[in-house]
Amino acid sequence: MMATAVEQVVPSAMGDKVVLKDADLTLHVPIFDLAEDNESLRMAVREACKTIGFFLVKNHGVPEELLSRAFSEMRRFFSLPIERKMQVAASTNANNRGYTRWAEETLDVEKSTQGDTKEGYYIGREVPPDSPETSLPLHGPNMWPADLPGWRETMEEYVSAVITLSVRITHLLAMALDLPEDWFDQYFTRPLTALRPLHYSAELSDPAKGKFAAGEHSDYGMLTVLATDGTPGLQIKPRGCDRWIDVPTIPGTYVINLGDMLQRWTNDVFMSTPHRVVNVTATERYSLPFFYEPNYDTKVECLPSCCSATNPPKYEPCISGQHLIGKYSATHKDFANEKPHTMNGTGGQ
Ligand SMILES: O=C(O)CCC(=O)C(=O)O
Ligand SMILES: [Fe+2]
Repeated sequence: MMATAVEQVVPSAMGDKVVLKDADLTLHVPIFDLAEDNESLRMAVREACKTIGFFLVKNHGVPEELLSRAFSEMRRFFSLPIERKMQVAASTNANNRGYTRWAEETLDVEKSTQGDTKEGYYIGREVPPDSPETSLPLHGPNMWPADLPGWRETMEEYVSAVITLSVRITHLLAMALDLPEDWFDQYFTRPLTALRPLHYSAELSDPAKGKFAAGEHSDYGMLTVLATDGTPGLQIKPRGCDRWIDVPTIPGTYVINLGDMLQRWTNDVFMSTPHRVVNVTATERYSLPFFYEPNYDTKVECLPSCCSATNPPKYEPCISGQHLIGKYSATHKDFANEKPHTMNGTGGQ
C-alpha cells in the first residue's frame, strides 16, 4: 500500500522540486521560493495546480520561532487531562470551534471502520459576541482553554502570519489563472478561516482494515497551509495516478494544497487532490493545517475563462459556508451546528 518513494531535491530552471520516484512513476512536487516575485512563479504554479494540486513553499515569511512556539503550545494543550480538554469541546459550541475528541472525525466515511486516530482543535476567525456577523452560522467567538497562558496569544499571532501567507498564495493562484492578482480578495473580506492543531496517536494505520490516521479526502475550500512535525504519513493520489504517494517533509517549507471550492471555481482546471494520513511509524504525530476559505456567502461558480460551449460547467454553483457545513456534518460525530439548508450544489463533490 505504501509508496516506496525515493526523494531528492533537484534544482531546475523553474525552481527546486522534490522528485519522487516509485517504480515507473515520477512525480514532481515543486518547491516555490516566495522570495521571488509572483510574475516569475506564475507559470510553474499553474502547472503544479493543474497536475497535482500540491506544492511546497520556502521563504514564506512565517518566523520559524513562531511556528515552533505553536507546536510547543499544541503539545502542551493535547497533553492536558481529557476533562480539561472537554471543557472547551467543539460539541458545546454552535460555530465549530474548540476541541474535537479522539476519533470524533471520520474523513472517509465509506472506507473507515473506525474514527480517524487523532484529536484536534478548531480555531476560527475571532468574531466578537456583539458583532452582527454572529447571526451567520460558523461565526462567533473562539473557545479558549482556561489557565493555559500563551495558547491564545501564540495561536492568534500564528494565524495572523499564516493569513498573510495565504493572501499571497491567492494572489499567485489568481495570476496563474490569468486573472488580476487581487481577483480573489473580494471573496475574502470576512474569510472562513480555521487553524486546526492536530495530534495523531501512535496507533498504526491499516488501510485494508479501514483504520486511518486521517481517511482519504480532499480539502473543502480554497487552500490549505500545512505544517507538520516532520513525521511522515501524509500521502496524495494525484489525478491519473492509481497509488498513494508520500508527500516529502522538508524543513523550512510549508505544504500548500488546493481545495474543492477552487476546483469548482476552475471547472477542474486546478485540482483538489485526494490525500490521507497513514501512521507507518507507530509514533505520535502533530500537524497544524490552516484552512483559508471564502466568505460565508460567496457563490462559487465556474469562472468564465474556465468554461465554453464545448466545455460547460461541471458543477452547480455552491455557497461557501453551506458547503463547509455540509462537509462538517458529514464527517464530525459531534458537529453541533444546524444542518445545511437544502440547496442545489451544496455538499456533493
Ligand atoms: O495532518 C496532515 O498532515 C494532513 C491533515 C489533513 O489533510 C486535513 O486535516 O485536512
Ligand atoms: Fe486535508
